[in-house]
Amino acid sequence: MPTRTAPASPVETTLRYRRGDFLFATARRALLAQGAAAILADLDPRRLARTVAAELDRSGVPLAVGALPFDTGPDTTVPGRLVLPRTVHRAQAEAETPVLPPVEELPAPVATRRLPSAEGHRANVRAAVAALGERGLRKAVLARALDLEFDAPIPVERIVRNLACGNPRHHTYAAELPGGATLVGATPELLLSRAGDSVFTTPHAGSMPRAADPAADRASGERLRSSAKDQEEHAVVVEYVVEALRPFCRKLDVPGEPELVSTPAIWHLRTAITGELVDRSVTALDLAAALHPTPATCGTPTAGARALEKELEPFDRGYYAGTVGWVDAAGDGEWAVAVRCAQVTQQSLRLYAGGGIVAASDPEVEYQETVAKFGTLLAAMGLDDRSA
Ligand SMILES: C=C(O[C@@H]1C=C(C(=O)O)C=C[C@H]1O)C(=O)O
Repeated sequence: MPTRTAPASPVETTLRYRRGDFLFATARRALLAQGAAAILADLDPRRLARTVAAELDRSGVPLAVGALPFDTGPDTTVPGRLVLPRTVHRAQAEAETPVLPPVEELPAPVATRRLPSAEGHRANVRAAVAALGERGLRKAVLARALDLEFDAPIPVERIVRNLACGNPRHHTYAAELPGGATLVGATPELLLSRAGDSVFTTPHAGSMPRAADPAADRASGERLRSSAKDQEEHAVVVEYVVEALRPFCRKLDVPGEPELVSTPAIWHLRTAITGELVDRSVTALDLAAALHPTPATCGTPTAGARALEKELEPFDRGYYAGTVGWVDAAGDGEWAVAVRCAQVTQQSLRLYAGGGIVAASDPEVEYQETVAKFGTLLAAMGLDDRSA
């Protein structure tokens, strides 16, 4: 099967997305995969990575695309799912191509439900702060869900287009999930990429909502940069990522301080880490399976933080806070952290948003952070944050 380097631009490639396809796109680079020559699913992501590498080798299909769920622990019931597609379109642009305006005709939900309620989330934050000390955890990540019901089929293509229009520098993604749901989102965070022996990762942790007023917005970013609580929340993630990558890399370049970055909805602290791979037989998916879940979405230590989240969150995370991306036959690939997303079924959709909890976390501030994070998806659906 040929990989077509289509003459289309990344934006045009993104616009070709139809429900059922796989999309992984910024305004500069897009990958659209259609059809399925094979679907590989496994509860164990490391074994799945080996199966995928063997299938790519055997079949001559150039790459595989898909998603790993949040919970890849020993008791998980949610499999990683990779597809060897029938057709792949890839597009690149030297400069950001002009971004199309978003589409405006989107249906309004007929019912909305928060899981848990706003007060329930604040109570969860208080419970998590207490549990951190009692259980010897440095950080947990607490999420909440927002269920929206519609009285007609959800136009996933329009939501994806709006996500791409609104977040041109970040990865807009769409992936089919077992059981027929679709995962859609736009994330700033790269779990990791591998190109030859270069490894790159951009852990994000530490967040502050954007503000409409420019001066208030800058002040919000500066508050984040100088917040000891957020610097600690971020440092925990960087330490973990460095330890997880060290066995695979002969050189790691880790900036001493995080940088302040933003999405249209939120400010973040981010550290861009580069490494040089020792063994090129270790694929991007092997590395993703080894890194995931980082403390950015799970907390640390991993097993204790995950257990606490399962106790407190009244829903299964599914593929939210998992990872989505592609790996090719040479082992190169890109895997993004599946946040700022929703799982879409025919007429209902579940959005997710969470945030890191450390000893100094404040329940109201944490709640507001999740409101801001829901903003990415809500904006793409033409809804304002009052629904959140
Ligand atoms: C968990 C989410 O985001 C993660 C948590 C962050 C934080 O706690 O500051 C920042 C970026 C993401 O790694 C989410 O968006 O739902």
